[in-house]
Amino acid sequence: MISSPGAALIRRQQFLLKCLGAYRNKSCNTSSRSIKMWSVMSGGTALEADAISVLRSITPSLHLSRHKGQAGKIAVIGGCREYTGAPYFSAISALRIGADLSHVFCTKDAGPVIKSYSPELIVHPILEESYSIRDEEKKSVSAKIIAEIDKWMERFDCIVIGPGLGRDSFLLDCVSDIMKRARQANVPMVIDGDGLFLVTNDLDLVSGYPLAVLTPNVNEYKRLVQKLLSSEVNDQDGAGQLLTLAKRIGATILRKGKADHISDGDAVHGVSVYGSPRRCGGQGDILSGSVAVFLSWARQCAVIGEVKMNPTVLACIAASVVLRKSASLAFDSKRRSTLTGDIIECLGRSLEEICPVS
Ligand SMILES: NC(=O)C1=CN([C@@H]2O[C@H](COP(=O)(O)OP(=O)(O)OC[C@H]3O[C@@H](n4cnc5c(N)ncnc54)[C@H](O)[C@@H]3O)[C@@H](O)[C@H]2O)[C@@H](O)CC1
Ligand SMILES: Nc1ncnc2c1ncn2[C@@H]1O[C@H](COP(=O)(O)OP(=O)(O)OP(=O)(O)O)[C@@H](O)[C@H]1O
Ligand SMILES: [Mg+2]
Repeated sequence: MISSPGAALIRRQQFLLKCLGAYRNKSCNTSSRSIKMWSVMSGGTALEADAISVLRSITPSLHLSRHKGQAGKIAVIGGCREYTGAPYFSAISALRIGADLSHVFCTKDAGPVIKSYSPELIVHPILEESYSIRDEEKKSVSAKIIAEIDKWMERFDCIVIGPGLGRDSFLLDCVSDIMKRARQANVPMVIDGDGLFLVTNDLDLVSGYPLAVLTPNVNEYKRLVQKLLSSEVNDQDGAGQLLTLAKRIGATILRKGKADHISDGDAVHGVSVYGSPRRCGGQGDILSGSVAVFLSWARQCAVIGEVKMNPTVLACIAASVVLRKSASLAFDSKRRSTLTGDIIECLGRSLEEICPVS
């Protein structure tokens, strides 16, 4: 049973919808009919809204007076021997959305590979996997890694944990410590891929942390539901189950799929803008980097009028809309051969059509 929303929540929802409606008459290249999302309040009332306005309300304008870093400094913790594409996709997407600086903290092996993909990324090959260190070295190596990360932590507006991280136990222990430091420093975290494996087994890392966003795919969501709700995924009441899970964790969840569903435990929002029928790997990585940037922006302007909106929810809505629109643009030209890189190429156009640079 889903509990009734409080009056404050209803006012916040009504305000969001009013504010979204206010943008409808503004000129925009994108038909507002195609950029719809829906929201369900805890009481079950379904409402349709215009996600264009969420994007416009959080995307900062560009001024010559702005300095490097103001549009976002993002870090991705991920990349190991097997996976070098995922952290690259996430970090480069952050830059393509509009962040100023994008860092990657990866293993020593993955470093040169990721650097060679792009000179735009700042790559720190400081992480280690069990195979490369002796047992007696583990404590000192781990302390060195944390000390290095500590030097950077407070500079980041958001960190993405998990793209291509792998499942090595020593590496995951180090990343747990990194997450604890991020939390102490009040740095928002987007948790994806193997970061979700970590969190599913140690919920305390994110439990009750409102600046955490979990972005599970089908399998990752199933594992979260099984572990935390001791049940199977219930698609009959998908919104209710997502709401319960988000409330239980005390963080925001973006459940990826045919439609993306977002909940912070207060309400459930859906984004079903048309995307692409291509399911090539890496699209979730684009999403994680994009959520990170939008979250850094949304935190600066989450008070719209007199109502405080949850920046994590706004960021998820914005990232989902832009990714899906980019996938659609890429598919229009590349069809069956569409790859993740093609979608990344379309991120700028996708956002520009909704929030043109004046
Ligand atoms: N180029 C790269 O380096 C990439 C690396 N990746 C990394 O790969 C690691 C593992 O992530 P995965 O997402 O592959 O692992 P998962 O365990 O989440 O999923 C893999 C399996 O799920 C199946 N699957 C996917 N969608 C499904 C659906 N709707 N219904 C039923 N089965 C479905 C797939 O066929 C595959 O066998 C992570 O570290 C991730 O970040 C991915 O991000 C993809 C790109
Ligand atoms: N069936 C679908 N139809 C349309 N869009 C989808 C579908 N499934 C996923 N998407 C879109 O692709 C995005 C990435 O979701 P996906 O499930 O591929 O993530 P993932 O498995 O984590 O990806 P990755 O390969 O990067 O790990 C979602 O945000 C969603 O917008
Ligand atoms: Mg993924």
